[in-house]
Amino acid sequence: MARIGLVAHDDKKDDLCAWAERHKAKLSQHQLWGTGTTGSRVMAATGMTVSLLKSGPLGGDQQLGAMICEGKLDMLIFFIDPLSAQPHDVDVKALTRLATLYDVPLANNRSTADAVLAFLVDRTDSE
Ligand SMILES: O=C(CO)COP(=O)(O)O
Repeated sequence: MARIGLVAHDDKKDDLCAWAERHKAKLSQHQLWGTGTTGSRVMAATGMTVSLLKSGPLGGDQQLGAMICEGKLDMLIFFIDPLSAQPHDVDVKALTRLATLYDVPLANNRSTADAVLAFLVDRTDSE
């Protein structure tokens, strides 16, 4: 069972909920973690259980970063809004930097998320 982080900026939350609903059969076999608002939205939209961290601007991105440092997150689905400024941009950068540093599969849009999830399933099957 993999530990998967789910995060989306406000204008991307609908997209992430739709993506999670589409992949519910696979995702529900794993342990899901989400920043506060995103995780709540995914739970409401899909009925899956998501362990909630703080809201992103209040430290949730940093909590996910800490999980990565501690080897407690296997994949990060982070739908970033490239058209809006974020008040906590430094936290967003820190999180994506740590995912890169620790070689955690990171998806910033739907197509990549599809690929990353397929990769995870393949990897789990071959173990
Ligand atoms: O801001 C976020 C990611 O940078 C997401 O936080 P929320 O899920 O609490 O909106």
